[in-house]
Amino acid sequence: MNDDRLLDIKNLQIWYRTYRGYAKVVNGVNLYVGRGEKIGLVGESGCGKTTTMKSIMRLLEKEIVHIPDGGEILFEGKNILNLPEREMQDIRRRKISMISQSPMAALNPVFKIGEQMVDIIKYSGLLESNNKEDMIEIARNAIKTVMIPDPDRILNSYPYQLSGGMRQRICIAMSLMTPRDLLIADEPGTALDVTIQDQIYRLLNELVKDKGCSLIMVTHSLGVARELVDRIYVMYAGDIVETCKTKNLFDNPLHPYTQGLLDCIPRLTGRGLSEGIYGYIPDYHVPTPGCRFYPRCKEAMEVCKNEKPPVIEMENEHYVACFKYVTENFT
Ligand SMILES: Nc1ncnc2c1ncn2[C@@H]1O[C@H](COP(=O)(O)OP(=O)(O)OP(=O)(O)O)[C@@H](O)[C@H]1O
Repeated sequence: MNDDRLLDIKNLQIWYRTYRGYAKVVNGVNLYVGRGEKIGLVGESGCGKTTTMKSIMRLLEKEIVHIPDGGEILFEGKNILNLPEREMQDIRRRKISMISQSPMAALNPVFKIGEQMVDIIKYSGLLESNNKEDMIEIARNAIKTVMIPDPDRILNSYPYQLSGGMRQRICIAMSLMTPRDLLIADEPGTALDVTIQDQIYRLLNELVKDKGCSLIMVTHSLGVARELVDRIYVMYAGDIVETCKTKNLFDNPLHPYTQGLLDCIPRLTGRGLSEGIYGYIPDYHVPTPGCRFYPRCKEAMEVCKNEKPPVIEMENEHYVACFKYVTENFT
């Protein structure tokens, strides 16, 4: 194992069982996160980002999910896919936490915030004694770190009594209240308006830096990823199509899908709305044997239709999966 890699996903495939057969969503993903590193997973809606992240937490419903043999999710060198449930619970309690897109769905509506926070502290095993006052003090401090005034009122509130932005801050506080090695933030700004989104991203960035944990930021937006992460993975329809250091992606985007995504970032140059990327994510029940972006790609060639593109290192640690570069480099 590479010791710098806290998480190392290798050739992961995930299929959903549906009434139409298998939806073959995640298509052999390779992705790693170093200790203390911040990475971004970027791609449009439906490309499999949440599915991949839930598999790390082992939160996918067993009854409807099939993970073909050959894939691995190594966390500190152990394959999460094979761990006994007890060890997995320990990882969820102490090592990895996840902030979901919807804070309302993440919080239990029938318990006060204080009760939910105390529960997390209790089960994390952070304190030797189960002294409730000590736990409340930790919760109070966690609320202060996410910059919500009057923590005692918050502790005594039910989730419905808080605004969307406050609820998402509480979820962040909960996920970083006890020490963690890895935080997965799955589009934490989605349910919020843009000014609050911005505050949430800044806050997350500062907290992750403070605590020194690794971060996977899942987002639709390359703009958000640019501000927050060291490296970016671009995902399209269950495939990682390009990955490199953040700066390289903006200086030298290689995959036609990445170029299309970059083109979708609004600019203040008065050129109006971009054309976007023509077409839709494919039907995962009938996946093409070739490049999944082929039907939407302006530069597609005959070979793209039937063969999966190889992953090519174009510059230092800048990888792209596209036949365009095979032809350029090898003919
Ligand atoms: N429980 C499920 N049963 C069947 N299909 C599912 C299930 N959950 C997700 N999918 C399908 O898997 C695909 C990927 O969904 P996923 O939520 O992982 O994408 P995403 O990239 O996170 O999208 P978004 O950004 O909108 O959250 C979609 O086609 C979705 O319909």
